[in-house]
Amino acid sequence: MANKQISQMGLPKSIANVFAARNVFTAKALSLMELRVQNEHLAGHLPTHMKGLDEALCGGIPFGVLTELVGPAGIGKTQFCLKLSLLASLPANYGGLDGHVIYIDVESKFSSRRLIEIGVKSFPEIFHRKEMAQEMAGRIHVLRPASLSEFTESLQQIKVSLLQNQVKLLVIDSMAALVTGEFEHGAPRQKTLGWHVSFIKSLAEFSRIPVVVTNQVRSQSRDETCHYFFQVQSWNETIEDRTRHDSHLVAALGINWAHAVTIRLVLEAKSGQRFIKVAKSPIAPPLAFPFNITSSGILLLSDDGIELTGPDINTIHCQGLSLRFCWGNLQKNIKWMPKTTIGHY
Ligand SMILES: Nc1ncnc2c1ncn2[C@@H]1O[C@H](COP(=O)(O)OP(=O)(O)OP(=O)(O)O)[C@@H](O)[C@H]1O
Repeated sequence: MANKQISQMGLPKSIANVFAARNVFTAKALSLMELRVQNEHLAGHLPTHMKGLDEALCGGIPFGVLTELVGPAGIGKTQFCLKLSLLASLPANYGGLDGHVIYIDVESKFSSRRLIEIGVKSFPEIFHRKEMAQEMAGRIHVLRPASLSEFTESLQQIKVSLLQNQVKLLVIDSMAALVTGEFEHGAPRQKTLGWHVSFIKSLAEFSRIPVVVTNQVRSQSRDETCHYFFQVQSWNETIEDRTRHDSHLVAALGINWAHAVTIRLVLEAKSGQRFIKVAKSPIAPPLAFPFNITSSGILLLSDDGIELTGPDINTIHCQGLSLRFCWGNLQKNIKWMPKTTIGHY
């Protein structure tokens, strides 16, 4: 029964296509995939200290896989990364990982002053002592590669440091900025990044730490037939000015990258309100959380996620890349497909 074909299980075609896209064709392969997903999530998490989001992600940013933060300029991706860096470096009794962080700061956006501000406001008991604040900040190692080749070199060096330095988090802010300017057209850019995508994924897997990568959005090119982002309908004033002409944005970096990412959180603004959307996850339903950025850093305005409904999901057009759509539906369908049934095949 283990070799029973997925295509013979009577699943809706859209669900069967999700499995096919992952080379899962038999019941046995499906069970193995389930096991792998469970193991990934047993390996540990870095809590974001945003309760609703942590609950949706079953504990926070998972170890051993890539988590992507996607969104337009100024939405708060770097602020999110700063908060995660702080949390990874905090002592364990404050909910941190008590570790070091490697922060690849491609656009020189990292600010230790801002990091300490977030720390002082969120954890005054630790950060009111200057030496503690310095120690925390000193655990975050910032690298600033000036080109794609420098970035390649940094990645190779990181592999060694990951084993030596008790590194508990790797941040790359931003991946898209590395290739912007070096390659103008999507095709060479995606091809060139193929090696980096696999390498970063393998870094996450072998070191079993969370790897967080930011990605920007770009205008959809005319000849593009395949995209996986959402339509931007309205923006708050600050962001509106920058994106007025980009009514239809897609996440940069292309298909290889999209498939390599396990968790995708989309940060966007609608009607003046910022939201974090769980856009891709093997376990979390498609939820959106309103958030704000204050002197204490990024904070959820509500821990109750808003369930994403039809129109949002319908804007995802390409079957092979429509992961949020497919996983959302997959979860709904797994509910009516008894687990024991999967086991019996
Ligand atoms: N001290 C602060 N207090 C309140 N809000 C702040 C503070 N510092 C930054 N912000 C908010 O963070 C926003 C910038 O966020 P961030 O730099 O994370 O954007 P981003 O998504 O990384 O953009 P880019 O793609 O350009 O790097 C500002 O627009 C502001 O709203």
